[in-house]
Amino acid sequence: MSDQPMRVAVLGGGSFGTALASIAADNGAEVRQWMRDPELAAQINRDHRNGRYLPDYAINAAVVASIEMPEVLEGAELVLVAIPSKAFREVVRQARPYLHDEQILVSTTKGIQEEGFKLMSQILEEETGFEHIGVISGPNLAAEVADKQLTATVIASDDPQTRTLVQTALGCDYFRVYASNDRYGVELGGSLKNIYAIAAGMAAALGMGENTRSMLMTRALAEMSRFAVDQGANPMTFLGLAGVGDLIVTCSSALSRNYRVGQALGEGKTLEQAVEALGQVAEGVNTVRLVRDKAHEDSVYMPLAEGLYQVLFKGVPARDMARLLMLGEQSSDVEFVLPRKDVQQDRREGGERHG
Ligand SMILES: NC(=O)C1=CN([C@@H]2O[C@H](COP(=O)(O)OP(=O)(O)OC[C@H]3O[C@@H](n4cnc5c(N)ncnc54)[C@H](O)[C@@H]3O)[C@@H](O)[C@H]2O)C=CC1
Ligand SMILES: O=C(CO)COP(=O)(O)O
Repeated sequence: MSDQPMRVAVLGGGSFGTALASIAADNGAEVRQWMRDPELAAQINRDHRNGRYLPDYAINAAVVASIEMPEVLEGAELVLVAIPSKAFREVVRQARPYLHDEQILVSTTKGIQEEGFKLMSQILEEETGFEHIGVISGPNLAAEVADKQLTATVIASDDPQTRTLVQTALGCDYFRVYASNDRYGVELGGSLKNIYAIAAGMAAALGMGENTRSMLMTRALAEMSRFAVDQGANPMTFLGLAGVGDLIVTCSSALSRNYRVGQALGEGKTLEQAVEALGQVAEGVNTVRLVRDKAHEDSVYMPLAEGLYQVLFKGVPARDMARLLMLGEQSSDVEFVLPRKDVQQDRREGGERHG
């Protein structure tokens, strides 16, 4: 192994990109972080703070911020892309002339592209054709990571070199990096859970209790798994940090932006007001629409995604929707044990006996 420090590039000046840049620097890497705002870059270099996205936390002073893509990418062995899904492809295209195929490219973004229902690592693949591609996902609220709260994440890639390099670059005494070879499942889990975080925030604002939150999270997992199976993904991956782990944290914490959008909606704000008040990206808003449409297209039963879609985009009051969902067709708890269609059949036969 070379005794030169590893070179890491982070694309994105938001909260998660900043938190990851700081970890890599804590681990001794030479870290450059690209962002489009020159004032923010100057502030990070001068004060070692990201006043816009993570004002309360010190960033490792070795992180060098820049608005110059070539300077940031030069010599980087690992490139972390922490850009919201809407701008992800555009930024990868901007970076493309300065990337080369020995580099390891990793998305940290939990969102879906509307055209073709693409996940972000698929965009990395399409735009570069490289083989060292991965995804980081898990219960990783950026502010807690920046505060060095003990945290675990997953690096998912079918390429062992990618998994090992990311574990080396980011694993430390406050950030533990587990490996997965199911890139699609890990990435899908991270994107889907944002939907249910909005619902959980809404339920909390409406004064619903812990039983409700627990029901919501567990039924969310059932719904996510149903969707995963339909998409050809492995639902077992959702038992890990990037599935149930991330679902728990984002459905429980007002540090989650998706949860906060839900809270604002539950307090009676419109979607526009809720998103504007947040001032940051809540990927779940767009994901609800995309997943609901995909579920319709593929005939996947996703009552929570459908209900949330009706509340967000069709003006159905959240409390009315909750009541409607409670009165929906009686169903199976764990569908891998008792299939839903068997319960429907039992009920039809029971109905005939009692009818
Ligand atoms: N914040 C968190 O706790 C976590 C976020 N993530 C994911 O990471 C992704 C990035 O999130 P954050 O860093 O939190 O975002 P953020 O909302 O804090 O900041 C987004 C960053 O992207 C930049 N950006 C937006 N459009 C751009 C464009 N066209 N060109 C260049 N830069 C652009 C913004 O200027 C900003 O620096 C999201 O998809 C999110 O799901 C993942 C885990 C934790
Ligand atoms: O994904 C996250 C934590 O794991 C962050 O969630 P938000 O995007 O809702 O803030």
